[in-house]
Amino acid sequence: MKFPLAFSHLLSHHVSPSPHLSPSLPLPVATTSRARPSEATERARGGAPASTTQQTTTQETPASARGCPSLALSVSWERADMMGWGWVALALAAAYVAAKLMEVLWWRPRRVEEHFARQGIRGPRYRFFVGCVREMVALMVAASAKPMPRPYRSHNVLPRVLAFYHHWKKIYGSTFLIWFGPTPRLAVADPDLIREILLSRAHHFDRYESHPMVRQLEGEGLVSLRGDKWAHRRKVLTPAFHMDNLKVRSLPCVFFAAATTSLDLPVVVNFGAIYVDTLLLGLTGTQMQMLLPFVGETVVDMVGKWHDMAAATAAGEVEIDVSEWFQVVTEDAITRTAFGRSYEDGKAVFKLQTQLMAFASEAFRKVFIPGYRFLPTKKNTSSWKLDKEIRKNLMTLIGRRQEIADDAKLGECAKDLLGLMINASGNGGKASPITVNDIVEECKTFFFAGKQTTSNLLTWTTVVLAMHPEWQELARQEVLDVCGPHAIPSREQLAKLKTLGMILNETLRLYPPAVATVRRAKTDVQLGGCLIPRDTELLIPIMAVHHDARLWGPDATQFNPARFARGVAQAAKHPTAFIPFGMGARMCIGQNLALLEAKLTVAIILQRFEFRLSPNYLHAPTVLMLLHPQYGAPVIFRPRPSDDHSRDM
Ligand code: HEM
Repeated sequence: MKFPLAFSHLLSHHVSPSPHLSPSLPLPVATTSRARPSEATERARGGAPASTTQQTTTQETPASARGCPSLALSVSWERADMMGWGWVALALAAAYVAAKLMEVLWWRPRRVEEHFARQGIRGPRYRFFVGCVREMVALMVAASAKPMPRPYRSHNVLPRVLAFYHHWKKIYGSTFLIWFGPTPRLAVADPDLIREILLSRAHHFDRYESHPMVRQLEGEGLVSLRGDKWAHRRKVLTPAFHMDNLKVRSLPCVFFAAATTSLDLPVVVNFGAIYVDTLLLGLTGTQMQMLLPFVGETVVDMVGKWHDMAAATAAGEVEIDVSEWFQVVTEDAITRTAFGRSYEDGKAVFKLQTQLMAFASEAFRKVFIPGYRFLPTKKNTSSWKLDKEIRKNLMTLIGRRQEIADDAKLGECAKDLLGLMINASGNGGKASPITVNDIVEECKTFFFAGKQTTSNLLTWTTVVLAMHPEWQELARQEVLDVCGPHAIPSREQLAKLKTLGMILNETLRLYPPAVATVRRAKTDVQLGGCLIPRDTELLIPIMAVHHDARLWGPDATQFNPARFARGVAQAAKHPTAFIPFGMGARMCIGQNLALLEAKLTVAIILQRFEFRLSPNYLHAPTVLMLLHPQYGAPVIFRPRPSDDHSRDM
């Protein structure tokens, strides 16, 4: 390797040869081009040419020490030569990285694009590095700029909520390819294909790994686990929701409970639909029964406050942002499910968790900088402190639970989520032992999944009933007939509230809290006759399926609970058209709890209030992880004339 003298001089001074460098250099170091300056050096010394770099280096010091300029120069050459190889290696490494990057960021996406195009699947063009994220964000931002037009009778909210899907579907059809950066994502809204992804060929697909910011919010619990760890955890936690007690007699072909033989896992497989009343009839577990009066009391307490607030106004009515208030109810219910008898301690843990989530969701709204969450900024330090405190509280709680291990009350404790996890940590087996860290993460998961989703369902149900007073009145009459004007409805009474069940289903159809879900192909896999390359993500736009006129008829965007009158199986033209809780093995574990809470809460409100939308309400459903009202949900509540004892209940 020849360098101009000046350059080699620079090299020898600025990049000192590392002792670690030589052994890692490739063998051709002693090549002819390298030998020349070494030979010259050796000849000047009257010795034999050095054969290895190591030898050259050891001879270097005495020559330099003698102060001979020609020898010093040759040593400089030697160093420069060695460094030259270093630079070559670096250049090769850089070229390799660049080639790899080009492969990942350009050639592979182009090949995948062509692969799908050959199979008739197209989509917006891939753009270097960003994919089609820029267009996607622009479409979403434009759509969310203005609320839905008044009067609010239509529920054609898909173009606003999933603007990019709506836009590209018109151009490319219901199955098309989009790019999240260099990751291909296939949008699939065909119910037959969805059934393949979530049910019949589910073993070829994984839950995709969420963004680190989202994971911070939702926790590294059941939602994000995979493989054996997920299977074990799901098996451990299922009894808290009493899925095994689910009675499904009244809807043949809609549900069946199957035990997956390989995992010995009780899994409820949904063949397409959920019928609220069927689920509620099945809620025979003690955990759920214990929950009912408790949630009822929380709701009565909440509406009692609304009652007092209304009584204090001249108009005798009060404006409430239901999206905020409903979180109190859902938080209480999930705290009771998770912590049971240790409810008060659990509340303290969840309070800390709320603060932690506030930090995380604030960060989520900002531009994501990889690794930023590890920097000791003020907010990060506060988050770490909160996290530490949560862990400490949970450790204390676990310790106390272990102390009462022999107590008769343990049987009851063991049925809540915490008890189930503590028990499993003792005998979970080597493969998936449950650690304190797992418990902390699982608490995060259940708190997040259990609180926001159900409060969103409650919010949208109240909003649509405020928009459709005729259905509000029908539901109220049913509640009054079945439960009377004051009593907290019992489980048996709730099961008889058919109209309310239909209303909840119709709300879940039009406003599913989880608007989409994503899977990732674990291997190259055939799907509906099309070959999907490994690592392709599959986007299932739940809301788009729910709004599809081909599945639901020309009134697909209208609020018409009557379509569920003969059960879900008859409501749509395809059994997989209704999937608000997902489908298959990874179907929502908390759906019983969610539906129980929703039915109970709405029934109690209907008993006591008439309500309408506030003039301040702007209909603007939008997605930030879940479907929520962009400008809140102010609703005006007027106590019903007969509601004079609501505080006593
Ligand atoms: C209206 C309320 C709710 C809706 C619409 C909803 C929706 C969903 C959906 C669509 C999935 C499946 C996601 C997928 O397949 O990728 C899911 C999973 C899950 N949900 Fe819910 N959910 C609700 C309430 C709850 C509640 C109350 C809890 C907890 C108490 C909960 C806990 C979970 C968990 C842990 C999973 C992951 C299950 C697994 O992967 O094994 N959800 N939910």
